[in-house]
Amino acid sequence: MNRLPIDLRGGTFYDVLAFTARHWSRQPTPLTIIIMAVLASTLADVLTPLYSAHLVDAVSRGAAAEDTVWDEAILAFFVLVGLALSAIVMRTIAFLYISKLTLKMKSDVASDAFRRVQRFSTDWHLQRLAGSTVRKITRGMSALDLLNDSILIALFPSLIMLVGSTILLGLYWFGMGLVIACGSFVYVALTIMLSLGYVAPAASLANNSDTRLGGALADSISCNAVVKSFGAEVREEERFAKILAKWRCHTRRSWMRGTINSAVQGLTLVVIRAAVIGFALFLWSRDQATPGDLAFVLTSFFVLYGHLRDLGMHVRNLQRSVSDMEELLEIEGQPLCIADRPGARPVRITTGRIDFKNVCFHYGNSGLPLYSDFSLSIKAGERVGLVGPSGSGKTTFVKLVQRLYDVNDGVILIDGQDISKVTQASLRSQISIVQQEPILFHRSIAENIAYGRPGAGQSEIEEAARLARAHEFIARLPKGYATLVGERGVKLSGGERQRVAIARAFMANASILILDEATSSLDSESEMLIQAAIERLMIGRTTLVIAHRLATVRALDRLLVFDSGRVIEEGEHAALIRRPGGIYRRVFERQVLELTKGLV
Ligand SMILES: Nc1ncnc2c1ncn2[C@@H]1O[C@H](COP(=O)(O)OP(=O)(O)OP(=O)(O)O)[C@@H](O)[C@H]1O
Repeated sequence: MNRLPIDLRGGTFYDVLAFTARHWSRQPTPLTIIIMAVLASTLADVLTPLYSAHLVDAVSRGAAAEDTVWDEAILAFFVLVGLALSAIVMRTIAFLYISKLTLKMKSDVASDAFRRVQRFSTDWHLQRLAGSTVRKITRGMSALDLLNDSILIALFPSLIMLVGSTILLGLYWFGMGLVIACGSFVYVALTIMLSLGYVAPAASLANNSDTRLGGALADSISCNAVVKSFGAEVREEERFAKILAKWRCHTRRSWMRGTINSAVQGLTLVVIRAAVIGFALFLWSRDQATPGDLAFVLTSFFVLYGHLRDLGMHVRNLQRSVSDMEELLEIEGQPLCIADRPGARPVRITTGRIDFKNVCFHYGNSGLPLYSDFSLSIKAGERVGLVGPSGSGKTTFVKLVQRLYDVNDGVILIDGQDISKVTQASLRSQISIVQQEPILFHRSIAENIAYGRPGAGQSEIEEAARLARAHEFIARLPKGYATLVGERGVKLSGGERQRVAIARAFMANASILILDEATSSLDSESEMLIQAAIERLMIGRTTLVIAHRLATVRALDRLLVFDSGRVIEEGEHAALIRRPGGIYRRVFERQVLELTKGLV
């Protein structure tokens, strides 16, 4: 991948800072307290050299010089102790409040990102690895610590110190103030240029590799069953080693640039240091400076020097945290693709009539339309079977009903309401779907079933499980309904997963029911048992059943035979099998033949 151009990096930097400022503005009180406390503690640091100079001047005049010398020395002593104490108290207050600010920001950022990721379109999720997305969010969250500390506790006081000390020095000795101001300016400009233009692009590349590494790890680990079944562990390790090598190369380059950056900063500081000490000695040699003056200048400079040295580190930390947050911000900035329109209202599905009117649709990355000027009506409560060859558009049809994709033209109505104008959550919560490969949460079986109706009691859950013929196998599990099902439900067999998903659909009690090869993983005996339950579930609901096995759909009210995004035959099973030369008839005859061959 190419390096990002510098102007884009600048944009990213600005975007991250704007994002951070937006989050700060949500917490004005802690932010004000932090700023005030940091200002006060920095002021104490700025004033310290001034009172050190008073002390040195008083001491160098000798104890017996005047009566006031001792009082001046004592006063300077107490002021110095007081300044040190107040700096510690103020810094502690700043730390306490920055913890509060950062923790709240972290939880806000995590919940905003989660909220957004959940609402991204199906396509968005299909194009990304879950592991990479998780890595982007967690890395961004961790970076917030460093970002807040770098700006509020480190850079902000350092800059005040820099400006304050330079002004104070300038007032004391104009020439010295000028030398330090020029030196500091060159140092800060160099630090920012190197960090943004030299280190940041490499860090960004290293982060991309890190995200890819996370995605690759999650992909291989989640497909471990496939890896095992092909005995492909070594192959996967080799693949991972290649990704690791790239990650190592990019990360090494990023670290190298960081090291070179800090060496250049260190050298610049040595030059400034030599100039300041040399200039002070020059003034002293010409009797233009007292020991107190020298003490003031050198103490001021060394405090400033510490801040300048740290400034380099803080800018590097800031750049690192900005790079780490870059990908999190991408999540913020990406469009949802399928979004609720402003003012969208919940859909009210009462009868479940579905109308496709002149629908045109193609998947984003495919130029060829799948549906062109497609019109179809499904009556309220009708039970419709969707059949046809693989890739003919059956699953896409039900995805469009759920508005997982927006149509390119035309309109889809449910009970007369345009589904593109209603809220997505209200639409999908009134459509139950059981998929061929149902996905379950790694939660208890009871929680998975109750997902269709939050707050359902144990008796309702068991009732749904009984209807779906799942109760028997659940009761046999050591922990029964409290059994955890493993990631995506992997600890259950395909048939068991389908029965839990059917129970979940029973619970949802939605007006529209979609069964996408919902019983394909069941043995014929279980399918027969469940079929009765499913038939009960269909009563009073508009039902769309996708099936390759025609036995599953033959009893339905109407069958739609799909081919390349068109309905080429439709009617009842009995009528379709009588149609001479019909596709449905041909498929039916082939399936009957296969069945009889199996019996022989
Ligand atoms: N997310 C996607 N992006 C691009 N093309 C897709 C996407 N999903 C499906 N397609 C394509 O759209 C066409 C219709 O797919 P669809 O899943 O609707 O077929 P289907 O009839 O349900 O097939 P099957 O019976 O095998 O499940 C296919 O050519 C498929 O490759």
